[in-house]
Amino acid sequence: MTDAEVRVVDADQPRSIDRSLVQVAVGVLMRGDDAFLLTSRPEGKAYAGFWEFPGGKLEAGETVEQALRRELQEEIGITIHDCTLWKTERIDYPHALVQLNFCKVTQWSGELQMLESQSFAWQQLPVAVKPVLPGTVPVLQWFAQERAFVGETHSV
Ligand SMILES: Nc1nc2c([nH]c(=O)n2[C@H]2C[C@H](O)[C@@H](COP(=O)(O)OP(=O)(O)OP(=O)(O)O)O2)c(=O)[nH]1
Repeated sequence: MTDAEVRVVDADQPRSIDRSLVQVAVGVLMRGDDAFLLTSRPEGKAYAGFWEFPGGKLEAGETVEQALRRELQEEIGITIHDCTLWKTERIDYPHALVQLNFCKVTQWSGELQMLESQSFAWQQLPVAVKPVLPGTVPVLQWFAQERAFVGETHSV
């Protein structure tokens, strides 16, 4: 899928009136052992209880990196030290039309704290937690592709 394409989720559900594109900064925190951090969506949000990568919507004037730094401080109490844009994806949800800007993060400081009463889980493939948010599922496929490719080059 290219950036311009939009994936429609829950097409049978009514749509919110505002269909302007909402930019979202999403943090793919990677540990040295290749585990990645998933958190559950808090009560009161659309798709509450679904698993996702931590992050949130950009505020006016923010870059993706600035928004991600703020969101991860607010949600999980850490300060990120790097942020590499990895992939983008557009999803048409019933509640909003979003552009997800997935950034890999390998360095941060502070201990994880779930400041919005979420749950968290360090995961490897295949993930053990479910359900995973529809917009987040492709990331697991990108991981699988990336790791299969690394496996190939290592075996040559
Ligand atoms: N953080 C995050 N959001 C995701 C992922 N996958 C995915 O489709 N989304 C969508 C769900 C939401 O429509 C949007 C994020 O918005 P949000 O409502 O969670 O963001 P926020 O924390 O700024 O929310 P708010 O309380 O300020 O309204 O992106 C993901 O892996 N992580």
